[in-house]
Amino acid sequence: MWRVAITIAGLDSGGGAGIHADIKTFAAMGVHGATALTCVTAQNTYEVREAQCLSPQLVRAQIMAVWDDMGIDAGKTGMLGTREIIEEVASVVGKLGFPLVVDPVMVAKSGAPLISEDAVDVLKRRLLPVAKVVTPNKPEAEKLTGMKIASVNDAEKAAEFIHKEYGTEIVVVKGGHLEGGEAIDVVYYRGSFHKFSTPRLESRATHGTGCAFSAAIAAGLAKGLDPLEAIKTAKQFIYTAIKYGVAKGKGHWPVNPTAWVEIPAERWRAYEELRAALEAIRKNAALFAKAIPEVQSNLGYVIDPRYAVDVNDVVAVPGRIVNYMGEARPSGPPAFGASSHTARKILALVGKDPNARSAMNIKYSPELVERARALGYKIAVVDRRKEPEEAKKIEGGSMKWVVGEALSQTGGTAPDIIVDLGDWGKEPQITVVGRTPTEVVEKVLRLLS
Ligand SMILES: Cc1ncc(COP(=O)(O)OP(=O)(O)O)c(N)n1
Ligand SMILES: Cc1ncsc1CCOP(=O)(O)O
Repeated sequence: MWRVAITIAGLDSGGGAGIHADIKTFAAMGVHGATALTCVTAQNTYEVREAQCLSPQLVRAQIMAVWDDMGIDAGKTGMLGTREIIEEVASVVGKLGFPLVVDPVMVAKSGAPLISEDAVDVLKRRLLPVAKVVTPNKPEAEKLTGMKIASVNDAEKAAEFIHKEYGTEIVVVKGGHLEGGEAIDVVYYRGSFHKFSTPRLESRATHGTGCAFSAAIAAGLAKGLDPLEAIKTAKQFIYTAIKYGVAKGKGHWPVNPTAWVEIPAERWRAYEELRAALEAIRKNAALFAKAIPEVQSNLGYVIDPRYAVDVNDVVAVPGRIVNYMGEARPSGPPAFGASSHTARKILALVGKDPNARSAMNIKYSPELVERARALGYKIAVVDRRKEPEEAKKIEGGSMKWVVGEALSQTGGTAPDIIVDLGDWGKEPQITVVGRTPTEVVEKVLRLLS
């Protein structure tokens, strides 16, 4: 069943925070996202240039238009701008009664105020009592309580104070601004404290974290999750959104809420692509058998380079592709992390040319190189005997050196084949490179035909 979550928040023209972050989060969490826009900001990753708020009546009208049509399963507030808007939102939410998550946004990361000074008191006295959850960070919790927060213990005291003083059922004091290797969020709920923690990320992509986190809790509540379950999931969600942030802008980069669904989708796509390419090898098994070297072959494919971190993001064949009685055979179905050599080569390639996402090693022969030349393939020839000792000593250094050498011969973009002439104890090989495993298999087929 479709659930509806509404964001009552401002617009960030840079798309990193505000309603953009919220709607991306709702979509990633599988709920239908609706909006009641409060203010428009001319903003980017490093400053807020201008801001203008709508009338409280128009904010109410947006909420009512959604309510009268689809109903609202949960909501969240972000930038509310003025005391009049806060009063109107408190009044309408109080009447409709849907669970509301309040992100008590006061100041943008860039330092600009997002709420007028006289509105903070209205937020405390009018909005917090009708909210189910409030999600202050350290400076916001200090402003709401007048306390100094320097530890998890202080955060607990602040959370309990906010609940007792303003009546919000659940208080989440976020640990992002506290010190320590773990980012610990403290939750006060029904007289008990709960802690949710993730490793602290040293990331530049933090613009919109508060927005996406509160939206993720609202999405969980809209889906009917237990509040603690909704908060725990939101914590994992925001960890992923920060880790795979949008590397764009001169200031704090935007968080990436869609990483939550894009990464699993990418892994599935890569797996399916590889499976199809292995099918093509099976169909031409006798031909491919001629190209299997002593060390055997592997065919790998890395997920979208924006999301690739290590060999576990490269799908390949466990046990490699072998020559079994004159037929090329993948030893088993593809798996992530199944390759070491090919995976490291692909990671080195994609680090220099984002299109070079797939590769397969085949047997070296001068005839195959000649054939590649006749086909007009872009060829790089690497002599491993010239590899400096330092490169050999570094983990993954050899692959980087081979790839660097190869791409220096082809103007920075990947060649169709890298001819590795081998070294003592290292069999010469040809690595066929392409955008997809299907393209690689087609290139090998043309070479062998
Ligand atoms: C329109 C708008 N709404 C909210 C914010 C706050 O975002 P940010 O500065 O990234 O702070 P957190 O949401 O991460 O706490 C904004 N800048 N603009
Ligand atoms: C190219 C190469 N070099 C040594 S083994 C091998 C074949 C593929 O290895 P992996 O299965 O680790 O990708």
